[in-house]
Amino acid sequence: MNVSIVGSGYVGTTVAACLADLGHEVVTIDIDEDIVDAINDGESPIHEPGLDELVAEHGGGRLRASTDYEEILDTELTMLALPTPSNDDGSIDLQFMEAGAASVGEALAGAENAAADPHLVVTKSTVVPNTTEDRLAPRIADAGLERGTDFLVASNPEFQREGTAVADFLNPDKLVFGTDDDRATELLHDLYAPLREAADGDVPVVETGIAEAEMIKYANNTFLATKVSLINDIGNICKEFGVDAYEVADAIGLDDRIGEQFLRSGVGWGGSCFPKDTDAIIAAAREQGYDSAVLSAAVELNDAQPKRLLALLDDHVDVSGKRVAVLGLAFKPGTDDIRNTRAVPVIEGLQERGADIVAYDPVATENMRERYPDIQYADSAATALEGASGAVVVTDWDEFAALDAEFEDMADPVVVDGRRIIERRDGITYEGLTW
Ligand SMILES: NC(=O)C1=CN([C@@H]2O[C@H](COP(=O)(O)OP(=O)(O)OC[C@H]3O[C@@H](n4cnc5c(N)ncnc54)[C@H](O)[C@@H]3O)[C@@H](O)[C@H]2O)C=CC1
Ligand SMILES: O=C(O)[C@H]1O[C@H](OP(=O)(O)OP(=O)(O)OC[C@H]2O[C@@H](n3ccc(=O)[nH]c3=O)[C@H](O)[C@@H]2O)[C@H](O)[C@@H](O)[C@@H]1O
Repeated sequence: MNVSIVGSGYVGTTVAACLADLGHEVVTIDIDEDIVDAINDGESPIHEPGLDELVAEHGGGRLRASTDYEEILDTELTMLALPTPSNDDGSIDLQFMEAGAASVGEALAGAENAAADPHLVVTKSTVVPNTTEDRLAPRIADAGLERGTDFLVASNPEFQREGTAVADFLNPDKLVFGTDDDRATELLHDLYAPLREAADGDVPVVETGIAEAEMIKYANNTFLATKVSLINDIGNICKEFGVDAYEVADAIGLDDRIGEQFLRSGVGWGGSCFPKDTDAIIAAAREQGYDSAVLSAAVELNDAQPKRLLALLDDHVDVSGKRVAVLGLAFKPGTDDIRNTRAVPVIEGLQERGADIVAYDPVATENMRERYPDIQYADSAATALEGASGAVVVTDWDEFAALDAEFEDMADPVVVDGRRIIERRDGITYEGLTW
């Protein structure tokens, strides 16, 4: 199939490279010329395991990039993988989606020979229920197009995680096709047929309505975010009793009804999606007159975890004027993404305390340096720890588990672990956030 993807960021590039690898001809359209050039040169514009290889193999070939929306005319289907950030009040900001939808409409309207089949425009981005229907289809139609004849719309939310995006896309737990038209459903089946054939096991397809598909994405993300907040809540209780929350989590995870995943308690959830999506659906529901008590509590608890981490550090050392190591800046291991990382409230809390911060991350340092140019950055965990009067662990990078003699070089070996990655040992004062 010939496929176009508007927006070549984390999702757009991963989906495009994987679809090209599965045999489709794919073009991504982005306003950022550096991204476009990188892809055409066979270089991945983002850090994501496995993506370099796919872009190197297909970039400039079955995978192309362009700044020109006219490219969609040679394709049967266009996915919108544009940002859906938050407004100041937490509600969803649809400006990028609406601009993209309008550009798609203009390009389709400019076609010299109207295509025999209507072009399918698929919402890949995470949007609140009814966005495709009420906000995007009308923007496409604004160019003088008729829905049903000139174009169709659908929702096909994405469930990949950063750090494992390629593997997740190629072996999803489910595919969700939200449509109101048989032809749209058929095109989505054609698109994913090679993936379902190549996947390790059966990939269930959920055929549903467009708004239901949009809501499934929010239900998925907020359920998982709330699960982590719940285990953090339980973990905080465990800590009060001197009980190891990880032993408790391992045991309850054996109950199939609970499941073993997303039970790692600690400094909380960050990233480009859990925080913004939770805020967006809370705001959207409130606009309809419903206040979600559980989701609001999940956010509140998440905001409190970095404060609890710093309070544990305060119990052992007054960090004012002292060197403090921050280990891990990315919102999770395997990515250089710092969007909504828990490192931000931790760094800001340490700054308020007057600490002399030295931070280290294996891949996210440059991103963080742009945001906080005034703190120090070490090129290894060992250098960050040298002479430090305290260390806080924010990201569970594997390499932190191997730290050992490095703690001996600390001025005051107090380690507060927000991710259960460092073993308790003699010679350091160790505090786990929930254990
Ligand atoms: N990051 C992730 O792992 C996941 C993200 N999502 C959702 O996917 C959507 C996209 O997220 P990301 O890929 O992380 O965003 P991103 O910010 O990494 O990428 C968006 C891209 O769109 C481009 N862009 C902006 N305006 C444009 C326009 N008018 N025309 C063409 N290109 C334009 C930007 O230059 C950027 O490259 C969001 O709704 C997000 O919630 C869903 C699942 C996973
Ligand atoms: O919509 C999205 O963008 C994506 O959001 C999450 O993926 P992602 O944010 O990449 O990463 P996760 O692995 O879900 O982790 C999110 C946060 O929760 C934290 N977390 C996760 C699991 C856990 O047990 N404990 C915990 O604190 C992580 O450290 C991280 O900060 C979802 O897992 C994906 O399914 C979804 O597609």
